[in-house]
Amino acid sequence: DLEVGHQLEYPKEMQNKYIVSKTLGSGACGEVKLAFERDTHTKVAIKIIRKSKFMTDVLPEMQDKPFNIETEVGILKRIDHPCLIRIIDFFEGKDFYIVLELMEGGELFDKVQRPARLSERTCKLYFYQMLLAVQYLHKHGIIHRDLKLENVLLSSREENCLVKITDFGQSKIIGETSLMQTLCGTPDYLAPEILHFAGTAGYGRSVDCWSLGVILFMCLSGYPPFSKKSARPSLTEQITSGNYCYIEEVWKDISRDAFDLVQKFLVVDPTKRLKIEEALEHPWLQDEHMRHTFQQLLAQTQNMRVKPEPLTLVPPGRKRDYHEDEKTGP
Ligand SMILES: C/C(=N\O)c1ccc(O)cc1O
Repeated sequence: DLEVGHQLEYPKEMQNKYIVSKTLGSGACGEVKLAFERDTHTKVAIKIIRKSKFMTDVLPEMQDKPFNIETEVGILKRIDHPCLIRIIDFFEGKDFYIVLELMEGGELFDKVQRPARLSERTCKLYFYQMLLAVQYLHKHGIIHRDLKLENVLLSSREENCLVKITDFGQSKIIGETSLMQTLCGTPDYLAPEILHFAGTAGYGRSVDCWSLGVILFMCLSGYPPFSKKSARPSLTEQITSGNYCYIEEVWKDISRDAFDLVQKFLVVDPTKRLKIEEALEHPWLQDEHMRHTFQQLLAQTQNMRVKPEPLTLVPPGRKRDYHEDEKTGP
């Protein structure tokens, strides 16, 4: 069947290293499979990016934005942070296969679906980690550009767990722009529109801050700030006017500090929107207990070094079990 079909189509070198199992999730470009590394039996996640399903095939207007696997894999190979997903392997065959660390808790998206709601304490623990992850990205000139609940993964089914951001398929690396070079020289002959444009350039990072505001709103309230459910105003009008849906019944149980932080992210003018560094200094996140919990979770993962197998010495005189000889087999 389809499963077997795909099994046979995985690259040989990937099949030699991993046993691919069930589907964990699926998105626009393919799905994520659970897999087991043959040698160590560790569980991994394999993200399959179907070549055939690139938007360029189905959406002609995507022709000028071909999917850039190099960006996603290139960024994954460069980043190193406990709150960002780690790449383990990469294979190219009929499709692209990115082997990533497995996050047993799955997507944050599934924890925020009504009627399920996260406690404010848990929202704070998760959001603090998202801020640290995005602070790291922005410091390294990377804008994620697709931050959403589906791209925030939980390391375990425990409520107190590590959170990691994934999916860098839409990310952008901010390089030295020609505008920056232009502005280094004297503007004697520079047209005014270039200087006007310079006033708004470089706000790419702020798009991630808006998305974080939407994520925090949904984690705290359980519903989206902007939605197409209400016909008027339209979804785009709600967003461009910053007109989020405020349900008193829901927000009355949530602290002022939490809602204040949401409001400072959901600011339409990117120059006035809260930045990551400012958010990390916001009163809601000056919570020593929460930060201590995060440090403890981090320490646990660093202590989970692979412990060497205890030596099983066979006491003298005892018959060796039949299978032990196999270990010394060819
Ligand atoms: C992409 C990914 N890990 O890297 C993943 C995606 C979905 C899921 O349920 C579990 C996972 O580990």
